[in-house]
Parts: sequence; C-alpha cells; structure tokens
Amino acid sequence: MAAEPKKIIIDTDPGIDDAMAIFLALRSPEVQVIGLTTIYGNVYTTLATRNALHLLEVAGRTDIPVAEGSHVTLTKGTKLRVADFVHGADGLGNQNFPPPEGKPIEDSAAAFLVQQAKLDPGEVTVVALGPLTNIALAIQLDPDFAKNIGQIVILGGAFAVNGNVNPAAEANIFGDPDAADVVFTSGADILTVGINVTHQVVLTGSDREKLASSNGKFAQYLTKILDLYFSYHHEAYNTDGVYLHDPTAFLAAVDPTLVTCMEGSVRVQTSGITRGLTILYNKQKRFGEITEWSNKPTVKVAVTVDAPRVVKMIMDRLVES
Ligand SMILES: O=c1[nH]cnc2c1ncn2[C@@H]1O[C@H](CO)[C@@H](O)[C@H]1O
Repeated sequence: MAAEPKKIIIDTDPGIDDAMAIFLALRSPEVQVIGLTTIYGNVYTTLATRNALHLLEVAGRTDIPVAEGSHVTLTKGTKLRVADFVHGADGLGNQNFPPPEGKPIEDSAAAFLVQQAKLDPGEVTVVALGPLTNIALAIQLDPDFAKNIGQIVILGGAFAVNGNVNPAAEANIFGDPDAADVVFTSGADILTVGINVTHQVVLTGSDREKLASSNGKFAQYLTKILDLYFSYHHEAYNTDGVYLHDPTAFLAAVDPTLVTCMEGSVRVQTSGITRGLTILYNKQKRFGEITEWSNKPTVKVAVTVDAPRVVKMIMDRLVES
C-alpha cells in the first residue's frame, strides 16, 4: 500500500523558481500541499501573497489556503532587499497576469504554521523557500513549534562557497539573518539545501525547449515566465541555463536520497560585512573552549546532489500535461 502523502506547507516568495516548486508540488503524489504561507524576498510580501493566490488559480487549486506572512524582518527591519532584477517587477517574469480573485485567510503565516503543527504533531513538513522570518515568528509564538513541526526543509545558505547577494551571503539568509539564526538553533528537525548544492542543478536551454513544446498547462506557463530568469542568469553567470533552487529544495523534502548531508550546528552572521554568512561546525575538532556553536542543536546540511535525477524528476513532472 502506498504511504499516505506527506503534508507540506510551502513558505514562499514567488518568484519564478518558487512557481516551479509550487507546480512541482501539486504534481507530486508523495505530498499533499495543505497551505502556502508568504514572505518577502524575491518580491514584497503583499505581491508574494497575490502571486501565491494567482499560481493556485492557474493550477485550479483554490482549495489550498494562503496565509500572508510578515512584511518586516524579525527585528522589525523595513529596509528589505527584494530581487526584482532576478524575477521581474511582478515577480513572475513581467507577464502582466490578471490579479487573483481569491484572498488570503485571516490567520497570519506564523499563526497558521503554529496551528497546523499543533493539529498534527510531527506530521507537517515546511518547505521554506524565502527568508525565514515566518518560521522564526512561529518558533517565538509557540515554544512547542520546533517540537511539533515534522521537518523544516530550507532553501538557504552558501556552505563553503560564495553567496549570490555578495561573496558572503545567499539571498534567503541575507534577507533575515536574525530569523535564520533563530531557526537553525531552534532544535527543530532541519535540512537545509544551500546554493553550494542548487548551483549544480541546472535547467538548460534545451530543457526549456522541451517545456515549450509540451502542451501541458504548467509547462506552457513556466516557459513564459522563465524567459527573464534565463536572461538574468545569462547576464550574471554567463550561462544558457538557470539554477533550480526552489524545486531542488522541494524535491529534497520528498526524497532525501537525492542529496547527501553533513550534520552539525549552523550559526549565521547577523552583522558586519559578512552579514548572512552561514557557518556549519562539522564536529571534526573538539575545541578546547566554548564557542558560539557549542551545545547548539544540530541540523542537516546538504553537501552533494544527484543533479541528473533531480532535473529528470522536475522535467518529467512539469512536462506532463
Ligand atoms: O543574485 C541574486 N540575488 C538575489 N536573489 C537571487 C539571486 N540569484 C537568485 N536569487 C534567488 O534567491 C534564491 C536563491 O538564493 C532563489 O529564490 C533565487 O531565485
């Protein structure tokens, strides 16, 4: 008998690769998407909510609730960095889609996360695709959240490689380093997939052509919005291909055998020129003194990925009509 689908909540800032991950999730029999929560990152939170509702309408899945997340960082910062130069002013490749008809639910993202984790302790997975503010707020709102939530799979960090905002920091961690440090040290069951891994998972120009020639609804939609993402990657990285950040993190939540991990404590630099830097203590040295990593709960950090298998899964599920 097939296992019950895993309940997941996607915390998202859509976002072109977020749209891919959401559609992929809706095509994945291993999971049941029980909600989307929104956050700033690729766009501001208001637009993230609008895009989340829009994507569910495109998919014909308006039964899935959307809970709006924080408009400010954990420390109430309002100077947010949004990546409209990557995703377009509308977050979805400047396609001028009509506004959604639906509305978010009354509960905030953090309240929704707390409530769902409590309803089904140990059974809900959060796939966090943006800055970690909502997750940190949930941890602060309910001391049992870290214990109640099944697993938190994070797209975030740059472990022993350069960042994508600057040489130190990856965009999601840079978006709210204080929140990230709260989440990594919370004791929850955490798997983080950083750009050290996602930069190995590339959708090529010829993959995009395959999507374009499929009659599938998602394939057609994604072909349109991917244009801008390709141009950005061409400019920034000189490649004819795009990094599949969010879909890779989602698939790691579905099938952990797609990645291999190291386990240790992760701390985040919250100030100075390396703000947003993620450092994993790999436990190989027993330090003679107490450090900021000592006695912190451990998390899993993805270090290798079966990129061909990930790309194939993404293509198979999105090309299908
Ligand atoms: O150069 C960049 N600056 C900011 N965000 C980026 C950049 N490149 C990609 N992303 C976005 O940030 C997440 C991965 O870090 C992904 O959502 C990706 O689309």
